[in-house]
Amino acid sequence: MSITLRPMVVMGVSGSGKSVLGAALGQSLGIPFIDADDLHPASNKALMAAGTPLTDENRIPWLNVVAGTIAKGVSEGHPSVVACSALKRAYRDLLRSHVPDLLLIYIDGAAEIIAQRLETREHEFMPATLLASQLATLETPIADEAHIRVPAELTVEEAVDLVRSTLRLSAPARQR
Ligand SMILES: Nc1ncnc2c1ncn2[C@@H]1O[C@H](COP(=O)(O)OP(=O)(O)OP(=O)(O)O)[C@@H](O)[C@H]1O
Ligand SMILES: O=C(O)[C@H](O)[C@@H](O)[C@H](O)[C@H](O)CO
Repeated sequence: MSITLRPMVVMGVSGSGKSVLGAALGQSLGIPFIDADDLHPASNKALMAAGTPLTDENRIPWLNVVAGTIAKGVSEGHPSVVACSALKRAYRDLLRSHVPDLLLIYIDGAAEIIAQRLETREHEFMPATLLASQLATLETPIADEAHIRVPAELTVEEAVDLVRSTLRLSAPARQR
């Protein structure tokens, strides 16, 4: 029996673990993983690399590309899991206007954990100094937004299991 999955966006601030969890979920669920970082125009990447937070004006065209990419997959019968900050409610409303069935996977973590992660990683364009503005911009999803909250302190494997069990999917067999 094949199960139809909803398209998903793994959201949260920079360094919360969206790319890592998104890729792991894609693999576990057998659906494509897309990193919305790869869809930013060069101008947005240059702003972030220079330590300048993006504005709504910078983000809206990018979010439209992200939404279009998810919607195209859905229309072709391929729901995907997309790592995308989607920090504000208005940004998620924009995504849902293209993809009404969207399920959010929200990685929720204390600033200290995320700052620690940012210190130890390398990134193509995102400096750790932008964490403060990311946290200030974040509007956490509320009850009327279909979402699963994942505590950032979980291991990736625990986070995948949490999503799978919330979706009532049995745990995949793991190699020991
Ligand atoms: N569950 C986890 N436990 C421990 N470390 C993690 C976990 N998830 C991610 N990390 C590590 O934290 C760092 C940030 O992860 P990741 O790049 O996935 O975050 P991100 O939210 O996609 O960031 P950005 O939006 O800036 O690209 C990486 O070094 C990653 O290996
Ligand atoms: O909305 C934003 O400010 C951006 O999407 C950032 O969150 C980055 O793209 C990402 O975090 C870096 O990888």
